[in-house]
Amino acid sequence: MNKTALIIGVTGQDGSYLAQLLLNKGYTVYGTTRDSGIANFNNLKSLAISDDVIVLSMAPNDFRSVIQVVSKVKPDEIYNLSGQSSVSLSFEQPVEALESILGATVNILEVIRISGANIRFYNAGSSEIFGDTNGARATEETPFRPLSPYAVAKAAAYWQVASYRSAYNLFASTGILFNHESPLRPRRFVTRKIVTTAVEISRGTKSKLELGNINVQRDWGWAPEYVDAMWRMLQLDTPSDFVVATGRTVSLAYFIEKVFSCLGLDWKNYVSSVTSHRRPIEFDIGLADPSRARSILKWEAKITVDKIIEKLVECELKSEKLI
Ligand SMILES: C[C@H]1O[C@H](OP(=O)(O)OP(=O)(O)OC[C@H]2O[C@@H](n3cnc4c(=O)[nH]c(N)nc43)[C@H](O)[C@@H]2O)[C@@H](O)[C@@H](O)C1=O
Repeated sequence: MNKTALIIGVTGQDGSYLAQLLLNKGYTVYGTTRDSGIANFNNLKSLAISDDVIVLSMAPNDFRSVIQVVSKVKPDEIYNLSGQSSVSLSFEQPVEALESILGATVNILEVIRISGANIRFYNAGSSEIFGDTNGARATEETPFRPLSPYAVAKAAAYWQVASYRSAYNLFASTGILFNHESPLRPRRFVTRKIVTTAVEISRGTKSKLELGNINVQRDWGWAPEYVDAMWRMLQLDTPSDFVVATGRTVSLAYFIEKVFSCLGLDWKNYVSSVTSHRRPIEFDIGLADPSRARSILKWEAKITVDKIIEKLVECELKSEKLI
C-alpha cells in the first residue's frame, strides 16, 4: 500500500529534494508552508514537482494548526524540516530561533503522542550542536557545546525527541546533518553566495566578493543525497539518531579558490574578509565521523566537495536549478 508523508517546511532546499525522492518512491506527499497563499514555490517548480505535492498552510509553533493538518493528512511519516535555518540570523532573532525550532518540535511530538497513531517522525537536527570538538570527529556520542541561538534550539529539540522516544515509545529520530548544499540554497548561505557572486564577477556585473571568516573549515555534502539518509532513518526497525556527513572537511578558502578557478579567475583579486560578515562567535573546524550511518543506514555520501563545486558552478552558469 502506498505510504503518505507529511513534509513540514516543504518549500526549502531539503523539503523540495525530499518531496522529489518520496514521490519517486510512490508516496503521496503532503507538504506544509506557513501560508500557502503567498509562499514561494520556486524550488518545487525547478524540480518540476509543484503539481505533485499537496501543499497546505501550517504554523508549526501553533498547536491547533499542527493537530488540524495531521488529523487531515493521516501521515505514515512526518519530516519536520521547518524553522529558522540560518545560524547567522539566529543571532539577530534568538527568540524566533527557539520558537520556530523547539516550539515546533514539541508541538509535533505532542500531536503524534496524543493521536496515538503509528506515525514515524524525522527531526532535522544539525551538526551545529557540537560546537568546537577540539579536533575530534563528531559521532552520535560526542557531547554538545552549542554556540549560537540556532545551535541551542537544535540541541534542545534533539533532547525533546530523545525524551519522547524513551517516555512514550514514539518512533522519532534526529538526523544530525552537517552542511549540505545545492543550487536550491538561498544566497544567504556561503556556498551559494560564493558561486553566484563569482559567476557575476566572471560576467563583469560584479567586481568583488565580501565574506566573513574564510579560515573556517566545514564538511560540505550534496543535499539531494542527504534527504535519502532522512528517509532511510525512518525505514529502520528501531528509531535512532545519526550523524550524516561526508567525513571530509575542507577550508572555506579552498572552496573559494576552486570556485574561482573553475571560472578561470584568481580569487585573491576579488575576495576580501570583512568584520561585518563575521558572527559574534563560532567554531573554526567542523569534523564528522559518519561511520554509523554507513554501517546501519547503508548510506554514504558519494559526491565530493570538488564535484559539488563543479555542479554548483555549472548550474549557475546555465542559471538552472535542476540537479
Ligand atoms: C549544519 C548547518 O549548516 C548551515 O549553517 P552554516 O554553517 O552557518 O552555513 P553558512 O553557509 O551560512 O556558513 C558556513 C560557514 O561560512 C562562514 N562564512 C564566511 N563568510 C560568510 C558569509 O559571507 N556568509 C555566510 N553565510 N557564511 C560565511 C560562516 O561563518 C560559516 O562558518 C545551515 O544549513 C544550518 O541550518 C546548519 O544546520
